[in-house]
Amino acid sequence: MSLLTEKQIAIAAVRRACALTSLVFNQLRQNETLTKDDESPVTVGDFGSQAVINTVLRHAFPDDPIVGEEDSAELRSDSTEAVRHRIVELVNRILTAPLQPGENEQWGFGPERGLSTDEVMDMIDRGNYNGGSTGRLWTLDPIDGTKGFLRGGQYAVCLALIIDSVVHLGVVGCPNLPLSASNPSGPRGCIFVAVKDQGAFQFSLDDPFNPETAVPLHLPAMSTPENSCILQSVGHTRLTVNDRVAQLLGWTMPPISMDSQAKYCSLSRGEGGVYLRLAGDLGYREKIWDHAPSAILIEEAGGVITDADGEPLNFGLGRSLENNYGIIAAGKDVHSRVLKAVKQVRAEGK
Ligand SMILES: Nc1ncnc2c1ncn2[C@@H]1O[C@H](COP(=O)(O)OS(=O)(=O)O)[C@@H](OP(=O)(O)O)[C@H]1O
Ligand SMILES: [Mg+2]
Ligand SMILES: [Mg+2]
Ligand SMILES: [Mg+2]
Repeated sequence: MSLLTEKQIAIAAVRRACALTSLVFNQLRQNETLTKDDESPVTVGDFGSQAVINTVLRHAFPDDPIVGEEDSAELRSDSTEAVRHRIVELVNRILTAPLQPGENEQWGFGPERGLSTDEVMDMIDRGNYNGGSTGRLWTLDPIDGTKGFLRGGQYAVCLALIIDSVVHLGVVGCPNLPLSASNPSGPRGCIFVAVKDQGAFQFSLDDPFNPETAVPLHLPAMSTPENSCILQSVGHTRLTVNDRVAQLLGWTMPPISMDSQAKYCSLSRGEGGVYLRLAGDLGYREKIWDHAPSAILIEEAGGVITDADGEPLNFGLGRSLENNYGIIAAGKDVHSRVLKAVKQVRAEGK
């Protein structure tokens, strides 16, 4: 399956959504953040990004269902009128901006495509699909790492195409990630793209359709304890377990704490050593949009991604990873050593 059209459209959609989130961050006003039932934040950037991407997907692939993180229920009330209008303004500004190099007006961009408020709300709600094991579906995290986004740290716009429970395409935009890890204060804004059996690549977010700028990604097959460390979440992980795993592996480099799937992206280009996530809340089920877009990136970069038992992630059981607890992603050799250490730490009852 070449999936060339899907790849180009997903890249264009994610790039436009990143333009929206960057705009929002630069102009974030008071009262543009709501709190969801689980106490997590959601901003006009999350809703706007979801509306932009779903509009483009609707245009290109009208029959494809979408499992998106956000929905418009709270936005439709009287008390959120100002937020609602701001989202509509942002979405139309982004969708109607002139075509960018590499884009095609058939993809749902262009001056005539301004949407009404109801249409924008409906586009957000095209993400309400419950998932499943057969057929095509897209999964979307319009801003992953919303807390990171709010504090000016790392966040990512993440989109994946799943066919019959298997991830075939992943596109992750990281507006705040330096293009080169060796130059952390250098230019920022990367997009990571992986297609099944076609490899994984990083591009500049400014120039994602130029194959000459593509950097192929490879996870090192082997590593030494001196140059390995854990890439971990800022909030959602059991840090005592991670510390003990590092100790068992003889890793002395301090962990890298980073919000969002930018962790997976960093790993895919050889930074750190392992993405390790054992949720603090044992009842929590990971969401497919938090991992599917990057799972294929890790695999196509030559790495392995499993749960904490070493089992493959099953993306066909609905909106959550119902059968998987914990995530370990790393190069092949590192993965098997980390898995062994995680099993030992769990046996120790940590
Ligand atoms: N309890 C619990 N346990 C584990 N994970 C949870 C939990 N609650 C939420 N989430 C999801 O974590 C996503 C953010 O992951 P990060 O690795 O960026 O975490 S953190 O921001 O560094 O804390 C975050 O994604 P976004 O909401 O898209 O930011 C959530 O989907
Ligand atoms: Mg969220
Ligand atoms: Mg997320
Ligand atoms: Mg999110």
